[in-house]
Order: sequence, then structure tokens, then C-alpha cells
Amino acid sequence: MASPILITGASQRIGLAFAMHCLENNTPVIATYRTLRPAVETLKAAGARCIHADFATNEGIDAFIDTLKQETATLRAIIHNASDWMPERADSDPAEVMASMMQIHSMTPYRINLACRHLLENSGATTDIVHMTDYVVEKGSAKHIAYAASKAALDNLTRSFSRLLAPNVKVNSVAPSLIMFNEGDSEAYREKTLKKSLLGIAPGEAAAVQTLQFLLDNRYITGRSIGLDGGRPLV
Ligand SMILES: NC(=O)C1=CN([C@@H]2O[C@H](COP(=O)(O)OP(=O)(O)OC[C@H]3O[C@@H](n4cnc5c(N)ncnc54)[C@H](OP(=O)(O)O)[C@@H]3O)[C@@H](O)[C@H]2O)C=CC1
Ligand SMILES: Nc1nc2c(c(=O)[nH]1)N=C([C@H](O)[C@@H](O)CO)CN2
Repeated sequence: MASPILITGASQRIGLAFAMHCLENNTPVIATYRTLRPAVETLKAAGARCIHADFATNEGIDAFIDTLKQETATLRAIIHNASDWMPERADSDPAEVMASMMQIHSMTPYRINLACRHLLENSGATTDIVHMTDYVVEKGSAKHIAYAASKAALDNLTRSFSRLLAPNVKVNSVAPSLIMFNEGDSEAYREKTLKKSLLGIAPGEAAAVQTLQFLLDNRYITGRSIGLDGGRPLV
């Protein structure tokens, strides 16, 4: 039995799309979800092992790690996809925003990578960790300050873990800009956001799926960040 790929935050959107892609290609999947959505049943029906996990606390992270170790002795890859795109709001407590962003985007991948490195190293083949970061790592964000800082921390973890885990484990980032909108995004927001990149499109989950698969298939990339941004830095 092939070693499974762990995908965090796989109950919707990009995480769900990559999980289904892996299952359709006969790669076993362990998917985490926080909210029980119909897609979790779809994943289970397609053969995924689904584990409930809320990474908002270290106890939640460690409980997940314990469950994961009971589920499998090896992993083909870990895709750190779980994320919360939290803006600063007038009524939000900056300390809470920063703590929450660092918890999901930095503490969670850090604790899981350290606790589960042996699952990757024991799989007997070259394995992968991929951190889903964000284009804003390069430029910052005036409206998602703590979010951008936490993704920058995650980007740095990519280089640290690539040094720690070479040569058996490759560690890379995918740094997307607009991939897909959220329900409720206004037409004005959509029009404005599409103009922020050279290519002017919201490519959808498939673009992220292709990039993740490319990194898993490539034997000679580690410690790098792949910009999936439609040329946004050049606008
Ligand atoms: N979509 C885009 O255009 C862009 C995406 N990215 C990055 O790509 C990745 C995927 O994006 P997208 O699919 O839109 O992501 P989502 O915003 O859909 O978030 C993915 C999942 O993260 C889970 N999650 C959030 N907080 C927690 C938590 N505390 N514990 C456990 N799970 C949690 C949610 O689980 P649940 O729903 O089960 O509660 C959610 O389904 C993310 O890392 C994102 O930052 C970067 C730039 C652009
Ligand atoms: N967890 C998430 N992170 C991000 C999302 C999202 O929906 N969930 N969306 C974006 C935007 O698409 C942004 O890239 C548009 O400029 C960023 N991060």
C-alpha cells in the first residue's frame, strides 16, 4: 500500500480539489477538516481517511498528531493548506489576530513537521512537505497585516525544514495570489482584484493542483517558493 498524502484543511476549495485529484490517481489521502461539510462524506466515499482537527490550540494540534500516528506509519507528503484569511478590523484585538494567524500558519506546520518527520523519512522514498503561503509574503498587505506576517513565517519555515530534512524530504512553498474568489465577494471587488495581475484571471483550484503535483513529481527542487500569481509582481 502506497504511503498516504496528508492534506490539512481539505473540506473545501483548494485542499478538497487536491485531495480528490490524489484519490482519482490512486494515491491514498488523509484529509483534515474542522467543519463537517458534505464534502467530507464525498472524500470518505472516495477512500480518504478524514480526521477532525482544529489547530487553533496546541492541544488541538497535538491531538491530531496522536490520531495521525495511529492512522499511518508512513507519509508520502504533507500539504499544509489549512488557513484563515483574517483581516484587521476596527473592533478586532490585534494581539488575538496575530496569535491566531501565527497559530494556524506557523505553529501548526512547525509542530506537525517536527512531530511527523519520521513518517516521511520512513516511507522509503523521496517525500515532500509543501507549505501554502501567499504572494503577500513578498509585498506585505495593508489589510491583512498579521496574515501576511504569518505566511512570511511559513515561507521561512520552508527553508529551515528543507535544510533540516534533506536529502530524503523536499520542502517547498506555493505562493498563490488570486486563485479563486469567496462566496459573497462583490462584483466590484472581483473586477478590482482581477486587474491586479498581468493575466487577469482567477484560475480556480486546478492551477494549485497542477503546481502541487509538479512539486511532488520534481526530484530536484527544495527550499524554494513557486509563485502562482498570474504575473502580479510585474503589474
Ligand atoms: N484562494 C485563494 O485565492 C488563495 C489561497 N491561498 C492559500 O492557499 C491555501 C488554500 O486556499 P483556500 O482553499 O482558499 O483556503 P480556505 O480559506 O478555504 O481554507 C482552507 C481550510 O482551512 C481550514 N482551517 C482554517 N482554520 C483552521 C483551524 N484553526 N484548524 C483547522 N483547519 C482550519 C478551514 O477548515 P473548515 O472549512 O473545515 O473549517 C478551511 O476549509 C490557503 O493556505 C490560502 O492561504 C493564498 C492566496 C490566494
Ligand atoms: N485561507 C485563505 N487565504 C487566502 C484566500 C482565501 O480565500 N483563503 N484568498 C486570498 C485572495 O484570493 C487574495 O489572494 C486576492 O488578492 C488570499 N489568501
